[in-house]
Amino acid sequence: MTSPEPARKAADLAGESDVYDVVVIGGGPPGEIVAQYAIADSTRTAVIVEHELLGGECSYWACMPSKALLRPVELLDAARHMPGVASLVAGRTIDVPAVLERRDGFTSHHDDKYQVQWANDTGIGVVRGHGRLAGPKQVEVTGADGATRIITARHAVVLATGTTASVPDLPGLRAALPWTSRDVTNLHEVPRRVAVVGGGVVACESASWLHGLGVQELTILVRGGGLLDRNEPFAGELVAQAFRDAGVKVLLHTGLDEVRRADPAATGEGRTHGGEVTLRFGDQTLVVDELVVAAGRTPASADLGLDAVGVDVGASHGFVTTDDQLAVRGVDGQWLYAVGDLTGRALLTHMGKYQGRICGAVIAARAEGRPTDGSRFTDLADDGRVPQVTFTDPQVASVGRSERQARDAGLDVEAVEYDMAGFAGSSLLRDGYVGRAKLVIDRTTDTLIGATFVGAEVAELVHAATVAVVGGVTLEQLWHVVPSYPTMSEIWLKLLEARSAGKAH
Ligand SMILES: Cc1cc2nc3c(=O)[nH]c(=O)nc-3n(C[C@H](O)[C@H](O)[C@H](O)COP(=O)(O)OP(=O)(O)OC[C@H]3O[C@@H](n4cnc5c(N)ncnc54)[C@H](O)[C@@H]3O)c2cc1C
Ligand SMILES: NC(=O)c1ccc[n+]([C@@H]2O[C@H](COP(=O)([O-])OP(=O)(O)OC[C@H]3O[C@@H](n4cnc5c(N)ncnc54)[C@H](O)[C@@H]3O)[C@@H](O)[C@H]2O)c1
Repeated sequence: MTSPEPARKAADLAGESDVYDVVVIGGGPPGEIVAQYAIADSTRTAVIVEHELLGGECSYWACMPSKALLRPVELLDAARHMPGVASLVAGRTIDVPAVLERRDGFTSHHDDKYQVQWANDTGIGVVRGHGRLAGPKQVEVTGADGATRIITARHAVVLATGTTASVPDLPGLRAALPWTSRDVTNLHEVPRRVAVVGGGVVACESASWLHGLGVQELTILVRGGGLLDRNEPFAGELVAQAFRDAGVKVLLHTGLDEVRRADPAATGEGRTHGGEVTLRFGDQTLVVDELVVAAGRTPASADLGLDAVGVDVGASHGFVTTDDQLAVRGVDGQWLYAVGDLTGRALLTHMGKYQGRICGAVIAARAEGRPTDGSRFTDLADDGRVPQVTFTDPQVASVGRSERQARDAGLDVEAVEYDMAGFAGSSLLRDGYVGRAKLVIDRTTDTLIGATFVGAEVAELVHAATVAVVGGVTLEQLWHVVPSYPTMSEIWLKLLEARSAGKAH
């Protein structure tokens, strides 16, 4: 893509115009990308309506701060497993203020001026306020002062409002003002005793940094039978074992019944929200200094004016469903689109940005009367080709379908597993390496349809697997994809050899 046309009016960039070619509600990464792609190489205008910070949850309360908190924890753990280095860090703990300061650098201290600068430099205007649909191609914006105005879209309105943390309606829970993902990513103090509710990605990642930053008594309460249960079962088992080895309690099949906090206090984001919290589950009680709720996400569709354009999201639990060109289902005229978490397709920044690229290209093509039948105009990856890395220790990196998902989809599959500790690349990385890998193979095409790697520093392995899954690479071809020695990629050869030796099931 070449540089966008710079000839937009100052009023467009300042968000003051009443008519734009494209209006995006919600300025997270997918919203930014869709605006960029929709106007690229043209004189079209776009505006993003954002009621909080341009850059969205990912930049300030999710991906960026969480990964900034996890990296030092991972580094210290790696040092502890390396003779000659371990003695240097023995008995030492993380420098929490330094880690939090670096984290705050990654969230730009919650100042979005560089994001706004990027938007303007890209030719995109920014309007501060709450956006909602007022009718076809009409967006009503309510500013912080309560004043409203209508912005009209010539071509398209894109909904990109994301999600917020869900806090289940359990007795006493909401009244206790528990921490959500916003607090735990932006913590300013490290409570001594913490309970984390949930067994998904946010729960596992946040438990990792809470433990690393010095929480002394940490308990994870999991309603289901395992951690990270959308992955291969061994992923959650290895992560749970690592937590237990580190002294973190992982309580499975443990649903929270009641929460009590005598003095909840709205002390601010990332500060302990009052005194002790008592949790009751079954016949047990647990007293902690703070409670983190990581129980999934609620789509931000409740106050979006969807009824004004006849969209009912009741059946999709509030998610706005789209076709594979990201046009909202049930709306005529090809003017309303949705991207990112709000669609419920895959709640991941990279997938939302991918949807943004496709949706922006579709809007641009339709605005110019070009056909939209090429593959660049269709979301193919969300259908069983989604990569994800969970940055726990061990990390979990996966793409495509798990064996269970593939079998449930009626595919004729075989699967092969191998111990990640069993070759030079991983054992050189750290002493006592623990991990496991698995390939899921479609027997009818002899192609890879899923891969999972669990272990330290496996994150970068998943892109090769993604290329193989998306490219339909056969297992026969993989024999000629030679991994360098001694690297983590040797796991590919080990898996192929295990399959040849008849160890697939
Ligand atoms: C703790 C945590 C860690 C995560 N880590 C990762 C990770 O490492 N990698 C990864 O890929 N994903 C990660 N995710 C998921 C990732 O944050 C989301 O997939 C991503 O933020 C989705 O982008 P979005 O733009 O769809 O939504 P959001 O980022 O939620 O952005 C939506 C934007 O819309 C605005 N908005 C909402 N309603 C309105 C309205 N009516 N009017 C105006 N503005 C509105 C909001 O203020 C917000 O800025 C993480 C999530 C969490 C909670
Ligand atoms: N590294 C990453 O890519 C990354 C990191 C964090 C979050 N994310 C994304 O953000 C999304 C949200 O993550 P999440 O962990 O909040 O959601 P999740 O859906 O992954 O996990 C939610 C957990 O909460 C539990 N739960 C739900 N309701 C409950 C209740 N009433 N009581 C007790 N437990 C309950 C569920 O059983 C599950 O274990 C995920 O889809 C994930 O993809 C990605």
